[in-house]
Amino acid sequence: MASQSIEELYEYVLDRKNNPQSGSYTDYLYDKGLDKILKKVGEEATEVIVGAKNNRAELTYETADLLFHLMVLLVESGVSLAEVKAELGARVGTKSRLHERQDWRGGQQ
Ligand SMILES: N=c1c2ncn([C@@H]3O[C@H](COP(=O)(O)OP(=O)(O)OP(=O)(O)O)[C@@H](O)[C@H]3O)c2ncn1[C@@H]1O[C@H](COP(=O)(O)O)[C@@H](O)[C@H]1O
Repeated sequence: MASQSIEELYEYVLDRKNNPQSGSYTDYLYDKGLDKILKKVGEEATEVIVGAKNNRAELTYETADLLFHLMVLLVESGVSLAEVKAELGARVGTKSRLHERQDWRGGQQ
């Protein structure tokens, strides 16, 4: 079964920005602009939540949709995947800040 890494997806979406193709859904999003992309990210995030409540297949499908639209948002906003990975990397091994949360009650609400 074919698979695609997040890096490959980002590069694909970035290439669409730099080399527009007629009939491309990705370019349709860029043409519509940031507000349309943000609307799609919001919709897809909601669909992930609904999918997660339904079944694994729906969660998987909707997560792929959300990741795709997130990559489009990053490219449109000029944020590289390397920057996101650096942010994640900066958190590795850092002490959990759970105890700083106001609403933390030791696992109870
Ligand atoms: N991974 C994706 C991908 N995931 C989701 N989608 C599209 O995201 C859309 C989500 O569906 P929706 O029903 O929510 O949206 P819609 O009704 O089609 O669009 P709207 O009118 O709501 O804007 C679908 O049209 C999907 O095709 C994707 N479109 C493209 N890719 C990748 O990007 C590549 C380039 O695609 P094009 O830009 O279309 O050539 C593809 O080969 C894929 O690898």
